[in-house]
Amino acid sequence: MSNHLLLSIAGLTKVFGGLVAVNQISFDIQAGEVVGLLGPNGSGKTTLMNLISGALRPTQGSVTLEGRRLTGLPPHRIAATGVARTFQLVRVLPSLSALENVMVGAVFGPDQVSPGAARAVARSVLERVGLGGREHLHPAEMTYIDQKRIELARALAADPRILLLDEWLAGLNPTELQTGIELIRSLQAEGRTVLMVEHVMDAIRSLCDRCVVMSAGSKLAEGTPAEVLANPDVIRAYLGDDHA
Ligand SMILES: Nc1ncnc2c1ncn2[C@@H]1O[C@H](COP(=O)(O)OP(=O)(O)OP(=O)(O)O)[C@@H](O)[C@H]1O
Repeated sequence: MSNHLLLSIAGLTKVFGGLVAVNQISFDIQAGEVVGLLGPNGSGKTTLMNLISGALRPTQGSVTLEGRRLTGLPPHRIAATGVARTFQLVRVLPSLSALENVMVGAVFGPDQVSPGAARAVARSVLERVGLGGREHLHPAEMTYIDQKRIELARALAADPRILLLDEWLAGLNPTELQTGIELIRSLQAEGRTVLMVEHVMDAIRSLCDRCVVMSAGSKLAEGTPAEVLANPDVIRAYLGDDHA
């Protein structure tokens, strides 16, 4: 992992009506780090991902990628600066083949690419995520993990500076989960920078260099997986007072 500040989140806040869904969150991500974003249901993790990707505008605070302020840019401009994401519920286009779905990602990346180049990139990332030879299939003909692979491939096709994974491992059976963890680990080994919302403890322990834990919109803890998972405040937030 290099010592190069990639993403900086400063005082990020999102208010929905009377609810402070994200409250003054600040943390940095270094290039090559895999950072876990943890917290109980409703603690603001997806809202924070939406603020980074530009799907939502913050009420206050900023997101900076390599010194460039992303806050206020529309989502397609943020994508073009190198932020790619997958969604909690898989969002693939059912009428398109796996290859066509992934070509969409290549077209929205930082580089202007021709359809031919987008096709070549899409083939290569589909191979990379384990879908080589199946690029002509449509999502409905594929298993759930393979649909998730399409989404990951679409994000990778843009060759992002940072990859946002929102519960990419959720809903997989135990065998698929091991495959999924290995796949993310291989991205980590390539030097990819990842911010992942995750509930699967095995994945957090084995993949994350560092974790940020949210509770009721605020940052509750930050540290290595071992540190945060042993933190009484974190245990209390997940399980209630009786367990801390
Ligand atoms: N568009 C919205 N309008 C109003 N309230 C919202 C909106 N989006 C999220 N919220 C609220 O903000 C809070 C944080 O929600 P968020 O989905 O970010 O939590 P989360 O940590 O991702 O939860 P989960 O683990 O269940 O996905 C919740 O109380 C939620 O109901």
